[in-house]
Amino acid sequence: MAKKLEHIDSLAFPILVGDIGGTNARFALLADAAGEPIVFPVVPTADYPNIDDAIEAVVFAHTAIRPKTAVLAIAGPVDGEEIELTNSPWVVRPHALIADLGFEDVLILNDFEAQALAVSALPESGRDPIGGGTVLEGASRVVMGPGTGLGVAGLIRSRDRWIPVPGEGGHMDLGPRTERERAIWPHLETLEGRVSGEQVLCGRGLVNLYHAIAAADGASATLTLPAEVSEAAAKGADPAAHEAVQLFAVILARVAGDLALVFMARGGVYIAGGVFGRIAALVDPAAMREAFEDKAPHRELMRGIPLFSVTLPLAALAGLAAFARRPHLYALETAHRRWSR
Ligand SMILES: Nc1ncnc2c1ncn2[C@@H]1O[C@H](COP(=O)(O)OP(=O)(O)OP(=O)(O)O)[C@@H](O)[C@H]1O
Repeated sequence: MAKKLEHIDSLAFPILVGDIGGTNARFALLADAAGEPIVFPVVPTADYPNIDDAIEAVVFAHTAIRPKTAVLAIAGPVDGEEIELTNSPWVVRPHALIADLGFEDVLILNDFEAQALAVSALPESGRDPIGGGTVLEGASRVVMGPGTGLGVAGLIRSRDRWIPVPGEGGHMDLGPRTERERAIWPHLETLEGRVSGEQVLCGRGLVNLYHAIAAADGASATLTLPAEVSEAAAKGADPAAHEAVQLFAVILARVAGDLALVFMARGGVYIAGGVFGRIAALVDPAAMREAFEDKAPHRELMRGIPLFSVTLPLAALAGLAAFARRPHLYALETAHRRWSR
């Protein structure tokens, strides 16, 4: 069946926005078009049997406002009438949200699409530049998020509208670039023989890199969790952990540069996700910038493109709110993921 690209001009207020990850759920309520969002405390998904219970306990128990519309971003493929989360037992049933919780309109997006929406509306105070470059307003952008996995989304700008492109860019092949990396690469754990972006650029990938560095040097490696690697690097006690964190940042910036070329992202590349924010203070921004710009024959082009670390807390929720308030600024496919009463 052909998919149709439905254009949404407006959504009915009040609107509930939700960013539902495998680990945490975050909700906010937009009472009307102008007011500040009411943001509710972040809750672990494991604390509630399902999303319906969480909405009742976290939102409805604390406000008399009953939302007409729900815009929810889900960490998992949006497929069918029962949407399962990748790392949680929650199942989102839009028909049940309409029948039991009183919603009239339910729109379900992918969690990385929400990150892309966030980048469309990110204030300057919500981002830290890594080196130079200038945002070209009206140009496309890219967001990448090393977290549990590696999410990548483009944000194309066309005819005054934003078009989020949530692909599977985290699974592109990754190759070594220097002598040192050529020595480390054979020791990386592969997926069916491949070193993809996600084998290195996520929490688990940081540990993979640390083990490969230690193996390349014939050293022992005892750490098993991403936080242990970044903590050891911060203490300066473990050379393999230190190198793993530095190399992680350099490879991240190199891939960010590749993505900037793919999307001609003169609006910037934005690094989100839970891992980079935790290692940002340990890494060398000049080395990242060099890796980002090292794209002969396009060094000159790259010099002008900014690279940012997203620092705004709850950025995805802010992105969903920006979309919910002004959906006419976005071309978002809604076929098979919008339900109405
Ligand atoms: N101090 C740390 N240093 C490095 N990595 C860390 C640290 N603490 C947590 N991590 C890693 O960050 C990853 C989680 O990232 P993130 O917070 O982006 O989660 P997520 O994938 O968005 O999940 P959710 O949305 O369900 O909360 C995990 O792999 C975790 O091990």
